[in-house]
Amino acid sequence: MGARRALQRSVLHVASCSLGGSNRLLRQQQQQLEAHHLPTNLQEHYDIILPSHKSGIEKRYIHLDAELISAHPEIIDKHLPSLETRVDIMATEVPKLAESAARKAIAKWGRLATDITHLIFSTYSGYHGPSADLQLASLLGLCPSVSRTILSLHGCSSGGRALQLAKEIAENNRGARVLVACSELTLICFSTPDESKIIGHGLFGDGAGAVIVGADPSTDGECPLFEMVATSQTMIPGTEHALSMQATSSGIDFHLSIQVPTLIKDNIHQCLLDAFRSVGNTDPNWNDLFWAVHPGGRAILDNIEDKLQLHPCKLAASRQVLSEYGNMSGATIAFVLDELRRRREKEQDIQQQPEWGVLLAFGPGVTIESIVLRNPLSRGLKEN
Ligand SMILES: CC(C)(COP(=O)(O)OP(=O)(O)OC[C@H]1O[C@@H](n2cnc3c(N)ncnc32)[C@H](O)[C@@H]1OP(=O)(O)O)[C@@H](O)C(=O)NCCC(=O)NCCSC(=O)CC(=O)O
Repeated sequence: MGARRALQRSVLHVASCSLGGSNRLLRQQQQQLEAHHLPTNLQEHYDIILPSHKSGIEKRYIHLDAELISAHPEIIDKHLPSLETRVDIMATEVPKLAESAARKAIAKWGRLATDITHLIFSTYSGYHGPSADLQLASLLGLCPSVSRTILSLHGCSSGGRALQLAKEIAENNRGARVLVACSELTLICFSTPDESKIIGHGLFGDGAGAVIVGADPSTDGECPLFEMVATSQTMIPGTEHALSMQATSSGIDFHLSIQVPTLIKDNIHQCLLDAFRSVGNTDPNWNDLFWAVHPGGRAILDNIEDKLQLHPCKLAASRQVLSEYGNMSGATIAFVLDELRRRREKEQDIQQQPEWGVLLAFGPGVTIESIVLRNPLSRGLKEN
């Protein structure tokens, strides 16, 4: 009983996070597509309808290239079935992209891949069994006894959901080290320009992120980056229609309602108050926190900033990730955590770093995942 209580009391540490973006720039892809005289002109279309000064997105990376389209022209022909082709390609590429992120996270963590006890894999892009979690475990050489879970169709909130589950596992299994891997490839839903979908196609990019989560860091070099102190998931009632995905013969079709930024704006304050009340803080000053917000779109970040009266620097990490990679759905939050880590390392004065922070991710439901975070360095200073 004593040991059980000690485990439940332990704080949780995000021990390392990393990324492995796919490496083809959308703009370069566009040139290749044009060179192949394929009936698409994506970048030009985006530049008119969603220019970078409006979207906040300068670059995105996609796996799709002209060679792939030459081999599978059905991908850009809405009148031909292409779901099977896409699912086949994803079966290999989703775990491969996750592998590149996971290898970097494991290297930064500093322990052996075989020390990983649990794996949570999240993707909206994989529809194949044995699923991507099993393949990733094989690619990384994880122990055959690694305990695997795959999450699907949580959309952009899946990174937050996976971290929350990892926290539960780590706190309830002594010595557990949970690898969280999110890998997203837009090829599963890619289509040629279409006015009704242009906002979504202008936002999303490919990428993978990986984080290692454990409780009670060992003394052999583990360096916790963030503590996850409390977690919550909130669904905004009556908003099921706002974000949705559906399998069709020509890939996964998605719908983004124009109301999403407003729905988040109207609900975020209460959601945050509830999250901080759960850790005994009934009157948080939002500008005293550090912020890891899923950059679902520029308007979402603007609305949060406006509603909570945040200083512009507070969402700078989220805006930078949006600018450099676009919205990589569930994988994006690992990039934001990594960017916060990088910014924190540049900050000379640890005393100036906020001790408390918050992670927010949004997905279908509309669901808001929130995690109250703590900076282990600032906490250590206070305790010493
Ligand atoms: C796309 C934007 C950057 C565009 O910003 P702008 O400053 O240009 O101005 P704006 O918002 O007025 O939009 C410009 C034009 O696009 C239209 N428009 C905007 N959002 C739309 C949508 N979802 N569907 C269809 N049309 C849309 C507007 O009506 C307007 O049309 P007109 O010019 O005719 O008046 C922004 O609206 C934005 O960030 N929206 C949030 C995107 C979003 O929902 N992200 C969540 C992704 S999903 C996610 O992260 C979770 C998940 O997947 O689960």
